[in-house]
Amino acid sequence: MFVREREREMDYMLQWRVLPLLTLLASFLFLFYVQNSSKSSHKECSLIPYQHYWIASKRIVTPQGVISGSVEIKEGKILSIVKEEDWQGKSKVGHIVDYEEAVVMPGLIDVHAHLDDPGRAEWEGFPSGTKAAAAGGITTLVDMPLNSFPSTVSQETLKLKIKAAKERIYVDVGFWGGLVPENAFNASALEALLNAGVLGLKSFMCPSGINDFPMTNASHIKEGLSVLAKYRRPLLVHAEIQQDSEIHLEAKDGSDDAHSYSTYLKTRPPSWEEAAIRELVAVTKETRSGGLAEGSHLHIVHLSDSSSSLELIKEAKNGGDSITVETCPHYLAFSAEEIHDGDTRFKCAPPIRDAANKEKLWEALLEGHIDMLSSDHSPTVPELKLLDDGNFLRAWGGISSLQFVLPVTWSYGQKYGVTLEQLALWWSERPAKLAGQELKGALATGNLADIVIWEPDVEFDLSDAYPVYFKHPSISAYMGTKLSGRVLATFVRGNLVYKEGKHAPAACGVPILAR
Ligand SMILES: NC(=O)NC(NC(N)=O)C(=O)[O-]
Ligand SMILES: [Zn+2]
Ligand SMILES: [Zn+2]
Repeated sequence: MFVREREREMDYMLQWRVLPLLTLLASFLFLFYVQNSSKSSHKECSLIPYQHYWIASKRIVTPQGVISGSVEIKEGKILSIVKEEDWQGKSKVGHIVDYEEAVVMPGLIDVHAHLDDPGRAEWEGFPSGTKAAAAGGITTLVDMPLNSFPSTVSQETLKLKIKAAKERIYVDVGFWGGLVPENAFNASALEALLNAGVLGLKSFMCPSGINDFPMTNASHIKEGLSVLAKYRRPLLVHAEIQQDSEIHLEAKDGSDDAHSYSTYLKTRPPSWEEAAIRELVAVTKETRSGGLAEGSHLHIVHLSDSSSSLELIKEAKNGGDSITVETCPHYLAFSAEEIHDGDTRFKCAPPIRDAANKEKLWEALLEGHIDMLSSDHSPTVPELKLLDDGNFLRAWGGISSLQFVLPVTWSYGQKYGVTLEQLALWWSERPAKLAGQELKGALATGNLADIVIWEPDVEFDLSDAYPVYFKHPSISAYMGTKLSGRVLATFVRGNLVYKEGKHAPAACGVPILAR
């Protein structure tokens, strides 16, 4: 009897006294482990150790104008922005990083970059591409669904992208999904891709040069827009339709010299862009209020033709269509007249056109008809750029520019009186809106602390000695030029990810998925 009672007592002790104590101890140990492991990984994410700090400068670019003052950052977000005149008497908790005369601007958002990972990481890759972005002041980029392998055209292939990006990205990265004939008429496949988190879709109206990314026609695009309407996400389109014009045939024929830039230029006349945009603006009427695709949005990527194509876009906008357009720094910096024969670094599609076209592109940008800028960083391996051979018709089309878009826009924009506010609008605010990133794109209280610090007046030569982080500097059309505007520091979600030639040890950018 006595023994049984003792056993029962022991059981009781074990059950109600020792076990809870053990559980409590285990929880403490677990918490200690989690806290410490996240602490040490945080250290690796940022080149400064502070969680709560201030960035001070005489030139902070806010949506209300350029101010002198300080931006308060706490746990990755902007807690407050204080003007210098209101600074006195304010209790300053946390460390102050004073950048003096350097410009503090929202980090750039590049909505058009090809990082080619997984599958063609020898062309670029997430680590090299995002290190270049960080060094150039880009805090978020949206990766194109093609040039990687496989192309991002399904829920499964998006998963491969996310896996490839894991712990390998130095800035935040979102993903566009591909609209291709295979999924365009399959609403449930498109919905699965959208549910998996792509920020929108992208399609081509001409051959993309990538086998598993075939082109779409206006019917595919219409279908895509009707699905996107429900999600209120955009469709981005490469707007060129092949016209079998005489000039085109002549060039293909071999009667012209494939090494001369003018031959290449003739193979893709402005009429290709115009034909595509004419079809697109017929479809975007449905994006108006009350239309079948109301809620969806069409975005034309890398516009080069500043004549008829642009007129069509202006008309569509005036009519109330939900449509925007981007151009790229290379169309604003270079003109056909300056491109030497055989210099295939300048080959891209649509092509860089003549100087008069360039002037009109600037005009359209300054007047607000072109909404934003993107890099269209589309590299390959030097062998496919055919730098030695110089055959424009066979070389890979695409410009490598990711790290330089800020100084390029600034340097070439000087002549047109480009302001810091305009840079923030074209490179941050409007791209954030296109990509559905409400907490990015502006220095405002409550937003994520994605910030670039740069010195507009500091010039540098892009010589071979210059530290370039994207994989193949030799194929970049900007090498050998002099630029103005040096990036000093880049913050992503409050982490100092880049500072004067040095990156944070760990890749702590996050994949951005729409929900
Ligand atoms: N497959 C590509 O990356 N093409 C790209 N090529 C360019 N722009 O020359 C593009 O964006 O169209
Ligand atoms: Zn394109
Ligand atoms: Zn592209």
